[in-house]
Amino acid sequence: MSSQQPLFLSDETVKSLLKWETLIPAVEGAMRDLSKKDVLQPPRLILPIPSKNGALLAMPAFSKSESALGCKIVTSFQNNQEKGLPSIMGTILFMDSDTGKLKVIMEGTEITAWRTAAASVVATKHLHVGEKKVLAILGAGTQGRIHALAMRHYFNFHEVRIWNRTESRAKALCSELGSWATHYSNKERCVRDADVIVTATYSPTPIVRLSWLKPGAHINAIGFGVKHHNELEDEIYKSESTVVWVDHMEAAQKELAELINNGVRMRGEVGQAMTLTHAQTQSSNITVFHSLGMAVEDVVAAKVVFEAHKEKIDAANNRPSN
Ligand SMILES: NC(=O)c1ccc[n+]([C@@H]2O[C@H](COP(=O)([O-])OP(=O)(O)OC[C@H]3O[C@@H](n4cnc5c(N)ncnc54)[C@H](O)[C@@H]3O)[C@@H](O)[C@H]2O)c1
Ligand SMILES: O=C(O)[C@@H]1CCCCN1
Repeated sequence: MSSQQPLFLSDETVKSLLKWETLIPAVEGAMRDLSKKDVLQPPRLILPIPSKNGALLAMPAFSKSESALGCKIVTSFQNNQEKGLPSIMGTILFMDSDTGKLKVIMEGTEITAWRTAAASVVATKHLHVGEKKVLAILGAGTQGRIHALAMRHYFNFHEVRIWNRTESRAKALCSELGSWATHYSNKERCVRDADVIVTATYSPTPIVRLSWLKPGAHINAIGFGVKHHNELEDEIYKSESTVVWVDHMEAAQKELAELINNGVRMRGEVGQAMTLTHAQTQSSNITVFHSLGMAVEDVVAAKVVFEAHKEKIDAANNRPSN
């Protein structure tokens, strides 16, 4: 019997190994494979904890093409900021896909942040047609910040506008991002004329209105508070010129049931959009990517990190990695 202990990788180590160059293609591949039915991923288990304004989610997945098997346990506690902790904290168990033996226990807080932004980059690449000059981000928390970094890495936006409920946080993020970024105290001014918009808040009420959106705008809607669709006003979903895409239809049918029961049609998965031409995906004016977050994104990201770790160890030991 093998006595080898599982490896533990802290968030600090994971962060040092995450690179957009490897992560974005891995997440793109995972989204494509999911839509090709090459991924096993049941809808996640969500345990709401209303008395704590929190939730715990169990998210397993297996990617056939990557031979990657794992499960993320992640919590979302909205009041953590006042306690000096991230709102979203995760742990990923990464297994040998031939035997099920646990190989790595990885803190998954950084991976959750990075892979969510990577998925928005992939969605923006495949769903948004036209110039990408102005990026507007509503929410200057972990997700707002990492989305700015991911979008800056991948696209060539001329400017990023940041709005946050507490203005000082928007200002602080803009200082970090440099002259590329401007903080806005008014949501409407932030969003008007933006080509691409990211909503990344816990707002329980709409923060974006249809009348603010320019034709052809694309929204990456990230927020998950009490439910997954609070940030955009109903008129955006109801408008004939809006097309809504998701990461996982099966999960959407469960997590976005209220929207679907109200007659909002989900056009399909981003992975399906990858096989269409831009003209076919954007048969309307406005596209929305409703990001639920997928276990397979975590599992392929964990594989990327594990491989980078092995390479680093092998290089330190002066051995070729295999
Ligand atoms: N789709 C996904 O895969 C995915 C992954 C991670 C996080 N999320 C969601 O993204 C959102 C942001 O997560 P985070 O890690 O950046 O959290 P965070 O705590 O770091 O930031 C939360 C942000 O929400 C804002 N906010 C809170 N309450 C608000 C309100 N009532 N009105 C307006 N703004 C409000 C805060 O000012 C802050 O900017 C959350 O809803 C989270 O559940 C989604
Ligand atoms: O996919 C995720 O990891 C996150 C966890 C928190 C709620 C939103 N989705």
